[in-house]
Amino acid sequence: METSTVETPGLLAEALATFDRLFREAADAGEPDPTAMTVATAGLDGRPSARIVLLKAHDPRGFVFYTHLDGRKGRELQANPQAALLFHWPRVRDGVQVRIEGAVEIVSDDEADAYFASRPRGSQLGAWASKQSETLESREAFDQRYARAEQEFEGRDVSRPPRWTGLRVRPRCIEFWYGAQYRLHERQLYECDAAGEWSKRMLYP
Ligand SMILES: Cc1cc2nc3c(=O)[nH]c(=O)nc-3n(C[C@H](O)[C@H](O)[C@H](O)COP(=O)(O)O)c2cc1C
Ligand SMILES: Cc1ncc(COP(=O)(O)O)c(CN)c1O
Repeated sequence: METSTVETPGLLAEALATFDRLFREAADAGEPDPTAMTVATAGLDGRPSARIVLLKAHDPRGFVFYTHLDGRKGRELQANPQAALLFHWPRVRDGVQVRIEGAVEIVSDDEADAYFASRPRGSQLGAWASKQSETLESREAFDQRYARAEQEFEGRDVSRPPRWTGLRVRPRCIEFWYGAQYRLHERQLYECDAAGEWSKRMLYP
């Protein structure tokens, strides 16, 4: 066999443990924000778009970030619920990149409510004020919407805007890239086949 393919149910657990270890190393190495990741999406026109979001939770079910469902990424993900995530931690070892791809689902209302409740009040009001990715005619218009949200919620908790929620990327493949001298990098790919079996192989750099 050309590749060292092994099929073990524990391979996803192994990949997630590797992710956790590198994530901790990134924090210890002083990465400005190890939770910052690029999320790439494409709508039905097939044109990719990418932007940074923050990873707020991860476990065997997947990797969660929060956003507006009516923004560009939200609209693309509703039309085509597939995403790619990308972490780059240059300060870890000789540079580490992690690529994750998978189907996307909306987190439960309870989970989204709990995360929203943990945000600073200003950020909560901002979520009401922002019509993410829509044309903004002036900064004043945004400030006015923010002031209106402040008035509306005066003296009470800010509820979660129903179209602001968490999206979970359920990994179908996870690749760890470790930088090395002379571009002799190491790449470890974990992937799940249609039957749900995980396998692991190396890739040429
Ligand atoms: C470091 C950083 C973190 C960000 N985190 C988030 C986030 O967690 N959620 C979010 O909706 N936008 C976040 N943004 C803003 C997005 O990059 C993007 O501008 C916004 O979500 C609109 O993207 P869209 O038009 O593709 O929907 C972040 C931007 C930066 C630079
Ligand atoms: C628009 C927007 N939404 C959500 C987030 C997620 O992070 P937090 O909940 O920490 O604000 C960010 C972070 N920059 C953001 O810019």
